[in-house]
Amino acid sequence: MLGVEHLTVRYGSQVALEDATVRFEAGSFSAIIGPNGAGKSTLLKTLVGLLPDHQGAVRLDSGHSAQSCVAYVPQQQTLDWAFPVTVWDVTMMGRTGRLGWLRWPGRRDRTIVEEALRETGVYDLRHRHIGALSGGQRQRVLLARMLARRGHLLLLDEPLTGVDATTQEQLMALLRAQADAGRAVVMVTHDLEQARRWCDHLVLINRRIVADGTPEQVYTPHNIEATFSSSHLGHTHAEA
Ligand SMILES: Nc1ncnc2c1ncn2[C@@H]1O[C@H](COP(=O)(O)OP(=O)(O)OP(=O)(O)O)[C@@H](O)[C@H]1O
Repeated sequence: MLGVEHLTVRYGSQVALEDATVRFEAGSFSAIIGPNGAGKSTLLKTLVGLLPDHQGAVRLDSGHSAQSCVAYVPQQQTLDWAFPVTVWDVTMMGRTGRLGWLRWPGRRDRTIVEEALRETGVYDLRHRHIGALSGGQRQRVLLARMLARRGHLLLLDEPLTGVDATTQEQLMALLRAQADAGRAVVMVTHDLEQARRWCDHLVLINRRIVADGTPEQVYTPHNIEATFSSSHLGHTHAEA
């Protein structure tokens, strides 16, 4: 449904991803796992269309443009939380981003936003300024905005960061339910254990795809070693 073929991404002379081929299916909850600097965010951003300058192909089989069907949750710390808007406003951006500038949100948009806020447990905080939220509450708001988009493809960059154990469970259950409802859910995470418990598809990466399959296929000592051992962090520069 969504994937990349022979994808190579460079930042200047630095190779962030090399010859990566991977597919993400509808109805599947996938985790992209790897050490810092492994190219996980780079892969996600390429799928969203944020890094147009790459080699290889990005495939989207659903017949829609990425703009209309992808809901992307960036890393929390990359956003400006001092921006003077409320929880409701941010969640509504999941709708207006889709409607464009020329349409005001209608009743249906307000209903969808309300549902998303309730589903993520932040409805009672809807009038609060986003700067006055805790880390876990911010993550919930980003998920609410994602749900409000009603996309078929949900891509999340480290949604578990800064979130307490109970909230992590709720977020994982929510994402699992989205996959079970037929969406393709793809999450970047450092949390191997959560990924093994909730996801049906794991991708281990360290600049290259190290392993790709079900948790049973992928979660082996050999693969974990190959992904996280420092020797694989060599050769980070393009050959001349
Ligand atoms: N805008 C950029 N300019 C230059 N280099 C970059 C840029 N973004 C990422 N890189 C480099 O590309 C490589 C992959 O980065 P990426 O952010 O994809 O890794 P990651 O697996 O998401 O890491 P982390 O777990 O630390 O978030 C790293 O070596 C990083 O330093």
